[in-house]
Amino acid sequence: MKLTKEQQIVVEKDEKIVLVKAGAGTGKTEVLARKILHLLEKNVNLSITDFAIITFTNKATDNLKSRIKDYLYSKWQGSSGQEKIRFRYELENINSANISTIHKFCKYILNQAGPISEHNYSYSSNYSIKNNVLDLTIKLSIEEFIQEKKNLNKSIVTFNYIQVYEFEKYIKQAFNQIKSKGYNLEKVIEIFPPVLEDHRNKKEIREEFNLVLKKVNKKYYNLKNRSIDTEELLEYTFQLLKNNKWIVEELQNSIKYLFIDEFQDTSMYQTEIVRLICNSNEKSPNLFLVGDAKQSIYKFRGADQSSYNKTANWVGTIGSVLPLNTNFRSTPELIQLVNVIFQSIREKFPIISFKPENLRIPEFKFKPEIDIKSAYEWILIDKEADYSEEVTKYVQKLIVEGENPGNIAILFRKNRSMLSYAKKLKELNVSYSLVGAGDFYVQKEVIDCYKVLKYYTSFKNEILELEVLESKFFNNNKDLLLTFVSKLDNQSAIQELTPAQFLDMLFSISKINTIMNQQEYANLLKLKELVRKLNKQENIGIYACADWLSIQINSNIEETQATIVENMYKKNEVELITIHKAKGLEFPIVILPELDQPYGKFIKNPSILVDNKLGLGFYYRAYNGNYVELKSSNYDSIIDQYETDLYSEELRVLYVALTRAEEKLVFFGRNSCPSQESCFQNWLDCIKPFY
Ligand SMILES: Nc1ncnc2c1ncn2[C@@H]1O[C@H](COP(=O)(O)OP(=O)(O)OP(=O)(O)O)[C@@H](O)[C@H]1O
Repeated sequence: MKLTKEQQIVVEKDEKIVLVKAGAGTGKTEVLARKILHLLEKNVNLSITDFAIITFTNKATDNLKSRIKDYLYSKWQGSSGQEKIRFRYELENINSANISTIHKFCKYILNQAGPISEHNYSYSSNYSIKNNVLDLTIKLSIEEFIQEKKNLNKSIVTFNYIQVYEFEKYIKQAFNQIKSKGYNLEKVIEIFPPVLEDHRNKKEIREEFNLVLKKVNKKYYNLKNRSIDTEELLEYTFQLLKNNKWIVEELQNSIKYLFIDEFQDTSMYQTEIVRLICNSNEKSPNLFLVGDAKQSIYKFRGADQSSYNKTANWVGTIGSVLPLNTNFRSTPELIQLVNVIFQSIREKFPIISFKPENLRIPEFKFKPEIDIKSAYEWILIDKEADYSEEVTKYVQKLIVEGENPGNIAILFRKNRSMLSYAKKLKELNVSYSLVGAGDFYVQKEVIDCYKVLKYYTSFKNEILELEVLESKFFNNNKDLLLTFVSKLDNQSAIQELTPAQFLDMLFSISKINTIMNQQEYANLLKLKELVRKLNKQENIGIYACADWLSIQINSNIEETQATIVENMYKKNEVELITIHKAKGLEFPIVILPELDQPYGKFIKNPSILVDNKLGLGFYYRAYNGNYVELKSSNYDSIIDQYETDLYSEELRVLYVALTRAEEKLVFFGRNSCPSQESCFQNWLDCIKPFY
């Protein structure tokens, strides 16, 4: 593929700090990959291992790795002598190259730093990541708070209005919001909330909330004891770099270029980490950022537009900000369609800050007449009809008509509904892959493992025995079950058998690898790996493992099935993926289902909101005989801002979804969708269904 002049300028720009600020499908990732190749070509002393390349998701990492691999491969093929040897090394190096998500990059930094004690944290390279410490801290803090009140013979006013579990939930929301935004908890508490509207117990409620929040803050770090959870990894890495110049210097010695894709979803801490490393002194690495503010869709996880804008300004003063304007991904009809949609939204909702400029059609694709109708299809289903049924039938029809399943992606706003589509596709015999959600824990082979664990760890009874016999492991062979049980009984200390060893014995005695298909067996190996990790972190035996697995199975925990090598390269599967995970990817046909779903339903009017200037706002709603509403007076002011942000964020989500398609968009909505509903179907109403 030949780069355009505009892209070539970006690739060849010889400047220490560069930001490529460009729209969807304009080749940001492409120029990033080409820049890497260009640098390697230009400088024989450089290796891919001198680079750190940060992407947003693991899937994007794989995607970028394979682009770079392809280029290195063709370079190797087309060269000879020393150069050929060099590119062969680079091809080998790519697997150990520092290409990863920001979280993995932070772990890399921590590992480089070695064991270190910092205020609030103590870190050693074998730290564990624990995710339930906050829940536990909140529970303990509330228990302590209740006990203290009891000792003083005082009642707790809050609990007259809301239940303890709701209170726990609100405390957690407040704590997470304050932390993820990097606010100072004591300061936020000071201004929170100024008054409670029309409420006689306002003072007590405020004090009780603050007291528990303070307790949580204090206890949290003590309890964590040598563990960092994923959310804090960035904050900690930032602190570490800020307080230890030598770590920054070591990084600067080992990294010559830092590349970051999808920089628009940067968080405050990520920006600060980058700025500490690339502090533009002589030794600091070159920095190459690509981003598109219109595709910033991770606000809920701390993505922060102001950090992105700040960085853009910073780059503007000491480096270069370069644009790319032409969209290479989509057909002219599709590009025009996306432009028409956003033009109409801009006119209809002038208050919304999201105003993407038009995408440009490449010259070589230019046509005098463009009919956008060929780029989309609307399918409006009846009020009672089932989306998963209608969408999967449509997919099947496309395939029967000759479409390759690998060209089709169904993009979801929420991953909750993905599983029902997967089930339907399975029934229709259409192969698919699920990304970012998964039905791992409801696979028969996983449930069968649970049955065997349960049978062995509880009092034996006939029903359990029958269940186990019917499992794939024993296939109604009672002798085999007896052999398994007696082998286990011969183990001198069953309690000491780790869950992974238990599963190993089960797999080997039942010779399950000869019976199961590749995917099923890969799932079993994945389960073994999961329980091994769990055992390492929490030292659980097989009894606790049985309980843990039962919770996973019964509480709809999402986990993707194991990836089998063949699957990784198979391109003939319909892809089921959330819009968020699809960022950076592209598919010929994109289906967007459930467009009438009001997106504000779950996120509108959240119970807790944090604003740096207005403090903590809350809105308790509970029913305990009477309907109770408690609202802090600052809540309405915070929510106004929040709503504008919410709409803009949702529009960016829609923008990402629409710009994933190369040839065609298929919209599924309902013919009964109320016109005042805030949903994608109504945002899209400028392009009418046609028949
Ligand atoms: N000069 C070019 N000529 C032809 N095709 C190109 C050119 N540049 C990029 N492309 C193709 O356009 C598509 C989009 O490129 P890429 O994924 O790099 O865009 P992006 O800006 O990162 O997109 P997004 O931000 O929407 O994820 C890819 O299929 C890429 O191969």
